Amino acid sequence: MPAGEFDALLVVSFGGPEGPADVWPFLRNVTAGRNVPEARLAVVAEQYRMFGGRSPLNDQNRALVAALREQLPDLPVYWGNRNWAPYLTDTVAELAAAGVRRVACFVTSAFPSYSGCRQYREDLAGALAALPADVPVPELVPLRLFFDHPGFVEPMVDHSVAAIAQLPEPARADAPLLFTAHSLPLSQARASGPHGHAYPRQLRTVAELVVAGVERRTGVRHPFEIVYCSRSGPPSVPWLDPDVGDRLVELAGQGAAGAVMVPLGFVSDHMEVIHDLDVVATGRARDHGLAVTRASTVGTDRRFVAMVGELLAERADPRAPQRSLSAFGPWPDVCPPGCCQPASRTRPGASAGEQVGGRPEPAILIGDDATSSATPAGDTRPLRTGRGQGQR
Ligand SMILES: CC1=C(CCC(=O)O)c2cc3nc(cc4[nH]c(cc5[nH]c(cc1n2)c(C)c5CCC(=O)O)c(CCC(=O)O)c4C)C(CCC(=O)O)=C3C
Ligand SMILES: [Fe+2]
Repeated sequence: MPAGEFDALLVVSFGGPEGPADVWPFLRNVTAGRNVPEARLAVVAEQYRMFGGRSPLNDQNRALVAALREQLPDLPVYWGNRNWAPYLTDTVAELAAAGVRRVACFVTSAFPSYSGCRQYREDLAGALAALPADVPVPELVPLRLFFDHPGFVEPMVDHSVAAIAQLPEPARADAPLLFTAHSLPLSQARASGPHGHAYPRQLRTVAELVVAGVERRTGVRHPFEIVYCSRSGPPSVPWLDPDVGDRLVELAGQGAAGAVMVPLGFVSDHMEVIHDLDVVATGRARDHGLAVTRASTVGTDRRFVAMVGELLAERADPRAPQRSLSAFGPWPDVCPPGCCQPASRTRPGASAGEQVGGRPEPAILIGDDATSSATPAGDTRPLRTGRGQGQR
């Protein structure tokens, strides 16, 4: 296998419960070691119960995997989650046992944050560290974040145009577009990206791209704003706001006739979308006489599926073009030092030369301090710092 090529693709996602008995164990997995009040978990458990205890997320990932297998017929496509079966540790063990050596990892999260980026890289590092000692350690190569890739932005333009068209005629032309994303504790939002604040800034930048795309299609430049959903954590901890529902109620109070929610921060219509937006926020808007529609997420749009193939090809071949629509430019392949590292999440254990299971923790995954854990003690050079690196 020539340097740079991949012999498998791994889809890395969040995971969701698939039946009532899964809900509590899933919630415990998600919030292990986190400051989420028990009362909040009970509310969320009840939300899952409303939907039969089953999140649509895993089926949506199965559909994505199926579409990727069609897109990339020569490449085995694996799938693993952080919080529910198939767990990343099991999938990585499976692909390692199958002799896979170099794996491109596609994380189903577009924007940088601890939860959406760095934590997945830590999960991958953990999965490698958990491999039995007699199994060859595969190289796991996360593909870059895709927030400003046309394969993500263009379907969101189409879906926004469609959602605007679903509003009653008189509400359409000046309807604000409310771009929604998962709220984060302010500490996480501040620490996102290499210089901080990347999460809210990139949401705004990509929202501008979508608004401009909608204008090209319809001739109307809609007002827009960034709003957040699915806040958790104790009330004493500040999170990104405004909340989408609060904002819809305010808009109604200001006499708006309609609004459109565009869930930019998610790539499939999972629980946070079909519950937090479609049930809660939509219900509150309607109670206040505001017409509201919601754009679909990218799901398995063919451009989004093709994008994964592009990200893989560009990572395998440093001469391949890297498409990106924003002034941020293509996100780096390897996260810069400190990227998405909130102070509260520093793992003192992941320092240079750390031994896990009797051998050096394999890495490349995070690109900075945790990466250096794979290098000999005292040598803090990242194993792989840029594009097109050779093999381990
Ligand atoms: C940035 C981000 C994404 C987007 C990036 C990505 O996709 O990764 C995301 C996705 C998701 N979040 C999900 C579900 C949950 N998230 C929770 C809790 C939290 N999320 C956070 C952030 C994010 N979450 C944070 C900072 C917390 C607080 C606890 C902590 O610091 O970690 C909780 C606990 C209960 C609650 O408090 O809500 C649940 C149940 C599901 C599955 C939906 C389904 O089942 O269909 C998905 C895709
Ligand atoms: Fe979440």
